[in-house]
Amino acid sequence: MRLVVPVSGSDPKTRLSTVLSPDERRDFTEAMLADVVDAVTSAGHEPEVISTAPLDCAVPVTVDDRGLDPLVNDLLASTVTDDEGALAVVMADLPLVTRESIERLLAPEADVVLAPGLGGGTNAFICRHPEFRVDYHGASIRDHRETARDVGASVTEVDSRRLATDIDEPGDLAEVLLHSDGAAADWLKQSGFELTATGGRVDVERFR
Ligand SMILES: Nc1nc2c(ncn2[C@@H]2O[C@H](COP(=O)(O)OP(=O)(O)OP(=O)(O)O)[C@@H](O)[C@H]2O)c(=O)[nH]1
Ligand SMILES: C[C@H](OP(=O)(O)O)C(=O)O
Repeated sequence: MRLVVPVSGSDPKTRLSTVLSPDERRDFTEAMLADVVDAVTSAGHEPEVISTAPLDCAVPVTVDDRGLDPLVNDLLASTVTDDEGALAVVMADLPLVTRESIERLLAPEADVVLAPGLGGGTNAFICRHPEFRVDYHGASIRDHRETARDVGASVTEVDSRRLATDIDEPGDLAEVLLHSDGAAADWLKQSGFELTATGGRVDVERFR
């Protein structure tokens, strides 16, 4: 199955601007991407990384400056042309993913398999239906369920905390330090981030 990892390589992760400089946001993006590429590779698949700008990565990176919707919809149109074609899209900001969570995503045989993100996004999907298209941002999981239904596709959802945890905001960084020992967690530790527990709530603080 064709498996694509789209990445924003130009000014990525703007919602982390309060805690990371522009260079750090790019470096952290590369670290999260490394975790995703590792998980996909160890699940026996060859990820195609498509980034808006060049990035360091263990596998080749195709540079394509299109936004997510035109990019992914074009991939769908060219890959899922009949009952045989299948496309998987896994976002690059999922540093908690493991071989097992990728295998769980790839196991169902439905026309459309959706992995919802915390906050309403669509962190990963598989499509085997020629008419399904994406419309990201906002509560995209709701839109994708509806689109799949409208085109008559069978739909399954994968209930996985690791696939659901996309790292968008400073508060999400605690999840990386709590549940991962991959490249993104290493990068955060080397950059001075540590877990803190105040008032019964776990958070991160930067000590240098
Ligand atoms: N190829 C490509 N990937 C994108 C684009 N926009 C976002 N992505 C990737 O899609 C996933 C979800 O992105 P978002 O969290 O919505 O955007 P982001 O740029 O990472 O972060 P923000 O600037 O904080 O919204 C991440 O893996 C991004 O790297 C784009 O225009 N093109
Ligand atoms: C791309 C977008 O990501 P989010 O903004 O939810 O992280 C979505 O999944 O719709």
